[in-house]
Amino acid sequence: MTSLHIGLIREEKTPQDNRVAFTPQQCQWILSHYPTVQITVQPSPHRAFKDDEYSTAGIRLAEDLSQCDILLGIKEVPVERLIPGKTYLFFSHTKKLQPQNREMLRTILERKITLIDYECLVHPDGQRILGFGFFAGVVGAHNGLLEFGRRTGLFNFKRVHECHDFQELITHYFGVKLPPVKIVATGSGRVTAGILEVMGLLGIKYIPPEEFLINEYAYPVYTQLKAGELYLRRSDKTYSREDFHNHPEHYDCKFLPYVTCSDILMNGIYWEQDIAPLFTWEDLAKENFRIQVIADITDDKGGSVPCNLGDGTIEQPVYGVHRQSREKTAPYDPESVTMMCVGNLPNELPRDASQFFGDHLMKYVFDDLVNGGSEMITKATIAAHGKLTDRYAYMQPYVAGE
Ligand SMILES: NC(=O)c1ccc[n+]([C@@H]2O[C@H](COP(=O)([O-])OP(=O)(O)OC[C@H]3O[C@@H](n4cnc5c(N)ncnc54)[C@H](O)[C@@H]3O)[C@@H](O)[C@H]2O)c1
Repeated sequence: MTSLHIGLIREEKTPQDNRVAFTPQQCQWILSHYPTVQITVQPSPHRAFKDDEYSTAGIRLAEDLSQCDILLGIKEVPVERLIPGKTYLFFSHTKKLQPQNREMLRTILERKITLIDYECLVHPDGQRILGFGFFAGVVGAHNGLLEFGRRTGLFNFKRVHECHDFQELITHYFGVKLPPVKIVATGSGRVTAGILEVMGLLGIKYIPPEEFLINEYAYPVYTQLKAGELYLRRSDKTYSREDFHNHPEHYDCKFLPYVTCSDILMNGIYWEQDIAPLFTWEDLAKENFRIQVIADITDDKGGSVPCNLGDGTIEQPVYGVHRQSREKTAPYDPESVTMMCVGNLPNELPRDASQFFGDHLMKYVFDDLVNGGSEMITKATIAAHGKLTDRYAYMQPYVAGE
């Protein structure tokens, strides 16, 4: 084990993020199990864990991180904050050549920085190691129910960010009796795991899709539609995961019947441009469109849910979309569908989201960092000492501004 000094940087992207890579307890655990590791935390007024919590846990706080070998953040780092020669880990959102982050990557290269992107850290089977989807699913499912309660006037939930943490949220579920609502959830990744967690905590009963389609129930129920139950190859009416990922344009979506038998849609399915939407604007305008609330947790504007007209905020997460005019309306307008589309849902539960993230970082990545690298780390290294690595050489024209 080589000695390693880790710095936890302050999030400075606007709006300021309240998450962190390691909680005070996780820092404490690392220090007690890795005698060669030091940690310094840059103070922050916005972090979900206060500076005091770190100092009480015996973790050093300092503004100056120039002594650190590795700097851990969450979101993109403003260019003026990038320290030359350091190794950074954060979500850079550059690998899809996002124009808003080109200048940052250029500066990273100029300042001979090494950038390891969390998003590119994958298990050998290609599954991503780190992500915040689970708590996005938890918050999104809660918000979807909350909005249904407010829209119908049948029940009231507290907003998640008013709770200290997930544990407190759970205590609000004790004794809650929901009306006989029918919920359809899509997907099978982390977001959907979060949705299912809320279904379990509230005792909402799972019903297989084929029964959900034809029956009504006297109690709250949900069904889950994975990609294999949602998409069908046009030519032979089959589904192959690999083929679907490579040729989504060959597949039709089978979601339509669910718009006529569900009250809430909780959307957690991955989407990209060539994947068929769950329904169309024309379907939304029809009499038999029963869904009243859509929690579009996947949250692609005009994506799998065509009436996603863009993001709300944590403070004001919902708006209505008129089913005929397609215009934005008041959230609970009776002629509209209530849309909950928020791009930073995990920020409503930042303490738990940070802990979950730090746990995975510790379990699957930390040893490799302490041991000076691994194939997994190499594959996630976009830039090394100021140069794009071979794997990411395709980004050269983007960096050059071509
Ligand atoms: N609103 C928010 O705050 C928020 C937060 C986190 C994630 N999200 C979004 O939610 C969606 C799901 O996230 P997740 O964490 O559950 O993802 P995940 O990585 O856990 O699961 C993604 C699923 O999509 C499938 N997939 C991967 N590549 C695909 C491709 N090219 N075509 C079709 N399917 C593919 C994978 O097999 C996997 O089952 C993503 O679009 C993500 O950006 C939103």
